[in-house]
Amino acid sequence: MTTATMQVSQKDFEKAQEQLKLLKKDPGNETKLKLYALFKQATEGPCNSPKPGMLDFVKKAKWDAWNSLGNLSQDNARQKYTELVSSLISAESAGQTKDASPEESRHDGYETIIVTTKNNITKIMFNRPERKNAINHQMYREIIKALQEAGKDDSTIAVITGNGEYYTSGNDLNNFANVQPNDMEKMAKDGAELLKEFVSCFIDFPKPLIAVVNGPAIGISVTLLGLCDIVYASDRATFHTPFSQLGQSPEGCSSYLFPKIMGLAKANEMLLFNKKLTAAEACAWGLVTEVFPDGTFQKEVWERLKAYASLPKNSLAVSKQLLRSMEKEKLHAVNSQECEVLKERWLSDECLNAIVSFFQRKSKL
Ligand SMILES: CCCCCC/C=C/C(=O)SCCNC(=O)CCNC(=O)[C@H](O)C(C)(C)COP(=O)(O)OP(=O)(O)OC[C@H]1O[C@@H](n2cnc3c(N)ncnc32)[C@H](O)[C@@H]1OP(=O)(O)O
Repeated sequence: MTTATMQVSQKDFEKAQEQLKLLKKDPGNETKLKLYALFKQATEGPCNSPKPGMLDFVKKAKWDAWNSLGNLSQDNARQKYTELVSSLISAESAGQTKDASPEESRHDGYETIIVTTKNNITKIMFNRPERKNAINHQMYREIIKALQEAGKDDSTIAVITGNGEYYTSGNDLNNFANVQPNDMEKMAKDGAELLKEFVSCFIDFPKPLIAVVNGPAIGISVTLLGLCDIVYASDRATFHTPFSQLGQSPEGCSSYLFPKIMGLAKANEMLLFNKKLTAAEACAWGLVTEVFPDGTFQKEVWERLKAYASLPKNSLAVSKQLLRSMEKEKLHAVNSQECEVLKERWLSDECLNAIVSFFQRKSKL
């Protein structure tokens, strides 16, 4: 291409300015700055105004963008401006011919959970509805893997939810079944290690993590809510931490976070005395962010999350990490201590009797 054919006339340049006004979608701040700089360079030449003060962010960003063009000629600036507008117009019309809503992509390699990504949201869904989504060892491991992947993928936020009637009935009590007396200590040691790794993934999760509590939640699924950034609940959900009833003790950092969230007196009712909360109570006590009628729960929540997930991803991630960083060390220490105590609990007669009772159909929550 010769220089002559590359040259853009004043008329083309003016036409590009008109076309820009017709763009339906905001092209984003970075592109707007580029357009501003090219326009100034094309119409006034190299940057000739004094540098604005550091705290005048908008003026400074504009000045920096214009100044960064150095001695680019006015012809070249007109050319680049016109090309940029034309690429924005083409991208927008290509986008309009495609389906406006992106497809949900399903992640491979999971059996006990369903992991999907759509609209910048990675959703991790407990998927053993016939067992009330009880969390067996395989599910703990799959959730660890899914969280590790979601932490690194392109999504802006991650969501945990349940498939079917329950959010989850908590730890699968079969995790304690069929263990020979000689293997009890190993079962407790391995269980504590797995639990510690599992809870650590929630402590360290680098982006906003949202719980969408679609139905009753029991045990570890309730304690983990304290490590989520937002908790939305259906008005059908209940929140139950029956640790003393099961001869066990609190986990998921709840021994530290619940008193902070709801005050010691309320936390004691839940964590010591097995008080089951309704969704409205959990919201009043600060464990739940907002409660929705079950009939419109999914629609309202996913609409809201879609809007949240279109916010600037990096800003959300650094802000979440900032909020968490103040407590991270403490939370890991609490997690370790809770797992040590549970390791002993799982070997106690109180715990074993409770589990035997459940399997003999003598007790249900
Ligand atoms: C690595 C280890 C880490 C451990 C971390 C510590 C975690 C602690 C906790 O999470 S404590 C909480 C443990 N959960 C429970 O104690 C709940 C036990 N389940 C129940 O009480 C009831 O099943 C129910 C109230 C959740 C639901 O009752 P109902 O509506 O009557 O349904 P079913 O009982 O008939 O349930 C259908 C089917 O699912 C089995 N099931 C449900 N939840 C669990 C569970 N948590 N563990 C094992 N199995 C569960 C239930 O037995 C039924 O099976 P069946 O059809 O009878 O074979």
